[in-house]
Amino acid sequence: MAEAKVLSGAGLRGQVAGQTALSTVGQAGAGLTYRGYDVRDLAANALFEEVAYLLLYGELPNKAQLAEYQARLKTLRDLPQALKEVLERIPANAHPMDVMRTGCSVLGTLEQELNFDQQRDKTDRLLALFPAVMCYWYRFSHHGVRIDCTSDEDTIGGHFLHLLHGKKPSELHVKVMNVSLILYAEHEFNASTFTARVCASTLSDLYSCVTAAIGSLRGPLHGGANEAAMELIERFQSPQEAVTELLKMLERKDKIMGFGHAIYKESDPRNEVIKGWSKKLADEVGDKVLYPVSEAIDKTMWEQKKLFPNADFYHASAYHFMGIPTKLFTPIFVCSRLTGWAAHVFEQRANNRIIRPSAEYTGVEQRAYVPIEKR
Ligand SMILES: CC(=O)SCCNC(=O)CCNC(=O)[C@H](O)C(C)(C)COP(=O)(O)OP(=O)(O)OC[C@H]1O[C@@H](n2cnc3c(N)ncnc32)[C@H](O)[C@@H]1OP(=O)(O)O
Ligand SMILES: O=C([O-])CC(=O)C(=O)O
Repeated sequence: MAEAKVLSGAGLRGQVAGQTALSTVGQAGAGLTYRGYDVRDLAANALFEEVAYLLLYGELPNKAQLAEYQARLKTLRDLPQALKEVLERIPANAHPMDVMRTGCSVLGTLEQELNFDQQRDKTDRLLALFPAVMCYWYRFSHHGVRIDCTSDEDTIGGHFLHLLHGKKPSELHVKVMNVSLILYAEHEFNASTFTARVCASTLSDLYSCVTAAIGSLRGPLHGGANEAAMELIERFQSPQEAVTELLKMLERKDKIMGFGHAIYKESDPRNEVIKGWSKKLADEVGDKVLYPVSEAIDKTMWEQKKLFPNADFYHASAYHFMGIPTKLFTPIFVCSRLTGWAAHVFEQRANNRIIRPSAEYTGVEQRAYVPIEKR
């Protein structure tokens, strides 16, 4: 069971920076809850669209509401022509998180949020269209193909895989994408969500809040860790090699991406879920290297440092087994976390005061201005 750390020190650790009714992280009883529901229950039983509805609209939908919501999202998937043209100008060597950030920002110029009454509609549009932003750019820049940005897939995860691979995904892969999107959806005052809330607190528009949040998620200490974890595990040919090299890395005090957490102390409740699905996918593809290497790193990190895999570590192998290019791992996180970011923006707007903490000054004492000729 996840246990909260004793929180103190730099990085605003341990300081309550606001209120939320959206999630709890690291509290006794359940490691992670969304509006009171244990994330493990949601991952086992719900559709991501149900979870998005829960976060954005306040309660789980009934059958009719869910069907209506999924049908509505399906109608919002296509990209405006002007956005396609911008995406076509972004080079293949751009970071896909920069593509997402730009895509969000450009959409904000084309379909502006003119007042806060539009916040849910604008969020639904982003939710429906983000997979196409990533896949349209990827397929055009890497394969020279202008893809159709719509599909008949009912779920966002299935739609993403369909656009990426250009064909209907398997049931197993749609299931894993659904679970993954649920696990990544919301996580209290993490860095990217806090970024979104700071931006919202100035009464800025939704696209600015989401664009800013994407920038924060991009870094390897946050969302970028799933890509960094993949780069780590694919370096090794065997569990033995992984352990030998990992020990050297620890000796050098390297950061091992996909391990540790700012709030959880002993485990990240999302890890056991995605680890299980990664194992199923490993069996499906007959993997004899990546999953055993991941497990060897997992075991060694615990033995050596008492550090545990966070949500990102086994996501790396799971995504890889579904044929997803490593560079698209963090953009998938965006497609999911958008729900948490937007729900926090709504919450901030509903009870707002501009977020403006103070700094402890560590500079020189006050002094007289020295004219330039005397310096
Ligand atoms: C979905 C997510 O965003 S989950 C987070 C994804 N990020 C990563 O996986 C990046 C790797 N992990 C890390 O960098 C950190 O664990 C963070 C950023 C997640 C949390 O940072 P903090 O709260 O500052 O970590 P914490 O206070 O627990 O660190 C304690 C000690 O463990 C070390 N440590 C923590 N994580 C790691 C790691 N992954 N590898 C090696 N050492 C680590 C720290 O360097 C620190 O050592 P020190 O006391 O000698 O300086
Ligand atoms: O809460 C954090 O600091 C990071 C994290 O796990 C997340 O955002 O999912």
